[in-house]
Amino acid sequence: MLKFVDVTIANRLTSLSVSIPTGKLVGVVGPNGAGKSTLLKTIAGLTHIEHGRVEYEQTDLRSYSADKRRQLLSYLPQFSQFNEPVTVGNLLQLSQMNIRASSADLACWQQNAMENFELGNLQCRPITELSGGEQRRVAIACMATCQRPLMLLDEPVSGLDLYYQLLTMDWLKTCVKKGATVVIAIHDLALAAQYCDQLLMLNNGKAVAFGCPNDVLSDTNLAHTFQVSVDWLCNENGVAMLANRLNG
Ligand SMILES: Nc1ncnc2c1ncn2[C@@H]1O[C@H](COP(=O)(O)OP(=O)(O)OP(=O)(O)O)[C@@H](O)[C@H]1O
Repeated sequence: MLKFVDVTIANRLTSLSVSIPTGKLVGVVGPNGAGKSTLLKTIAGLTHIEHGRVEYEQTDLRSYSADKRRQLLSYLPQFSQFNEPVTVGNLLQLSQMNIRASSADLACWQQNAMENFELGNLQCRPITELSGGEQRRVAIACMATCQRPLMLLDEPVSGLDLYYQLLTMDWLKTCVKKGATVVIAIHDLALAAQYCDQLLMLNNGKAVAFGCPNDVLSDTNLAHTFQVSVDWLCNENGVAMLANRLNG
């Protein structure tokens, strides 16, 4: 269980209490500035908590050493900036630095990441010469090379084409099936509804709702939090939405 207990960070999160069960894909949704990235950074230990605590399996995450945290979680920031012309193959190798696992596991994860994210034809290319979407795909693949029990991804599918959006969400589902807890910030509410086990809706740094997508994405919550009204289209292939600005 990943538990926020009354967490406050001035102007960013206010008295946030929520319990995220282990082994679920949880989407954090909310308008710009709602606190989604802050929530992920807080779990990753990248923000100073002014009040309250974040517990993982009943232990305050602040008591974790940097190394213990590294073995527990992986974090994909909202934006990745690549300045050095390292090849994609080398970058995947570098991303396993300081990860404790058998060399057989590390080699297997690297191979799987390369295959899962279809990077064969990019393997020898410098990361600096790839398109934005290709770089994003490599950044996610780097996470896949060091499988951690707790995975945090800030808008993982942003900038990806539809095929790779679905591929990434399918891969996250697979990670969850293998036991990982995955928390993602996501703006695409249709993808969130299609893939996530649970959603946390934030607004102005506060929790508006937490639960199954059907309940959280209610007409009332969408109207109050996003000022939109939505018609949902669902079938066995997926979920789509038709949205209108209220008062638009
Ligand atoms: N380093 C910072 N110092 C102070 N305030 C910050 C900092 N980073 C973000 N904020 C503020 O905290 C609030 C939440 O920001 P956050 O980045 O968590 O939002 P978000 O929900 O991820 O937004 P978006 O959808 O635009 O990415 C915003 O009001 C933002 O201006």
